[in-house]
Amino acid sequence: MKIFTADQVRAADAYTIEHTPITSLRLMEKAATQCTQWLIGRYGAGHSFHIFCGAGNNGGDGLATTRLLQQHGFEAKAYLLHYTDKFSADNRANQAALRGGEAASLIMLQPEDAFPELPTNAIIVDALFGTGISRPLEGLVAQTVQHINALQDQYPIIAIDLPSGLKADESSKDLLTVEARHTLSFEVYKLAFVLPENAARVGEVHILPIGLHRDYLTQTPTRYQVVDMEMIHRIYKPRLPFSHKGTYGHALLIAGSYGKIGAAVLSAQACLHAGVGLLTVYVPECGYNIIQSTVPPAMCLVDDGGQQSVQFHEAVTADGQGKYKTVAIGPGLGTSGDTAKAFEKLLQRYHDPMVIDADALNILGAERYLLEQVPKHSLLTPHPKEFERMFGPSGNDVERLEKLSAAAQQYSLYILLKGRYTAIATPEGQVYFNNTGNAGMATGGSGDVLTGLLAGILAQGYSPEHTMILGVWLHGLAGDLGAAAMSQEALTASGIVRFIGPAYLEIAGAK
Ligand SMILES: NC(=O)C1=CN([C@@H]2O[C@H](COP(=O)(O)OP(=O)(O)OC[C@H]3O[C@@H](n4cnc5c(N)ncnc54)[C@H](OP(=O)(O)O)[C@@H]3O)[C@@H](O)[C@H]2O)[C@H](O)CC1
Ligand SMILES: [K+]
Repeated sequence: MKIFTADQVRAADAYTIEHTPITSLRLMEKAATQCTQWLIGRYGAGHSFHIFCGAGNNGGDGLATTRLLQQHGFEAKAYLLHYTDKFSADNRANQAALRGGEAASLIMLQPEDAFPELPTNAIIVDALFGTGISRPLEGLVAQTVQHINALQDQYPIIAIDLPSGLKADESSKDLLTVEARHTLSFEVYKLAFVLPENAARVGEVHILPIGLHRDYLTQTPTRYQVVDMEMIHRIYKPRLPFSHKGTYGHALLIAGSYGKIGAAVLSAQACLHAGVGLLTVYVPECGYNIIQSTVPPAMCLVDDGGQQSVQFHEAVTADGQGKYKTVAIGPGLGTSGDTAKAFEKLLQRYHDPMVIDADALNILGAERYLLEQVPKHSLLTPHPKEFERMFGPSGNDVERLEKLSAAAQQYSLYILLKGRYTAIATPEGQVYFNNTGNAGMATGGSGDVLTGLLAGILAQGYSPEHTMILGVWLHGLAGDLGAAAMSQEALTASGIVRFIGPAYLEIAGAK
């Protein structure tokens, strides 16, 4: 699903109005109808709705939603903030339509008025500002937003289109905005929804269709996209009936050190569950028995280093044309000087895309010149701290995203940045956001599982870009299925591995 800028949303609006027999007032009615249905479906009987409206079209959505809720027999009141007399035309039309109904249901809030008393069954709806926000909130609107936020533990707060005050395409880090539990937005995602700094502001996001013109939606190029099932279906390739293990590649996983062989085990298990044809795990001496006994389908190569691997570059032939389709390196590897030297030599020998994670990223962070030597189109999987070590700190999430995308383009790499919506930056400047996964996955070893999954998918012949998208998506879905079966709290990295299979079945089942 595409992420549109506020300008693109406005253009989609205008295109739809121009190319279909629909007026802007009718489009607002569709938006309000969707919001009404969502609110009734979610909260239903026994609740009263209190809708705070601004002077623009977001306020218009709120006014129309108030009227529609009443038509469905619900108690609903609109509080129209009188901070200006510059109401939009569709806002005025909806004021008039609401005045035609119950007289007491449209209340003008003046700057000197106290914040209204709300009953215990209240649901607060925020329809103050949407994409038209042009400056920080002040005066009556700022006071109202502060009041609303102070009530967030008492009443659910539902924002229409955007939590008021939030900018759709830029960082709002230090701005006052509504802090919603749910945000009901229309047709497409906005960048603000996927930024970690906005998590407490947007809550859960629900995208509601309002009939914007398909041609505009499909033909408009966007820099950002949210991965959805449609994209996963286009990527996923079912296995061929006449295939054999050679068809699905041979992966070499270089991982583990004394006390961290578990990281190699988890990565190896995930790589096998991803569907790799053959797997060789390269570990220091102390890992040999563990790998052989816990991951029987994998072969094992042993380093002379004893507690930390220091010669793994020799596992690939000097010309890099060895038997391994894919090399993944990093989980639990350690960062000693000899390990770092071996990593440098590996980069000189192996020229196909690799999967680079954890300690291998830390080595890159310490020896930045090595970034130039990483094979083009390799997959890097840092969490925010590892990212910062490699590319420096950022003032806000949008700045970090720019940095991510610039690095992916500069070094021709696929770099992801882990988070609630993991961002995947491509060498072409695109950024994909992943929407699967949950807080139960914030647990040791979860990243090692992702590394193994990516290696297993890449070895099967998927392109690096498709590997990133499919791997991150499967990893999150496995976590979601695992959490549904055993709770977020009890989910472990091994639990994520167990649900890689069911996650694949969801793709195949929905196809
Ligand atoms: N295609 C769609 O998605 C549809 C969206 N709809 C809804 O329309 C809004 C956008 O409506 P718009 O009128 O463009 O903008 P807003 O309602 O968000 O606000 C505009 C008014 O607010 C004033 N403004 C801006 N910032 C402030 C501020 N800090 N304090 C006070 N007033 C402010 C602005 O005044 P200016 O002086 O800047 O001109 C405007 O008066 C979208 O979000 C959806 O909810 C349609 O209903 C259906 C299609
Ligand atoms: K709003």
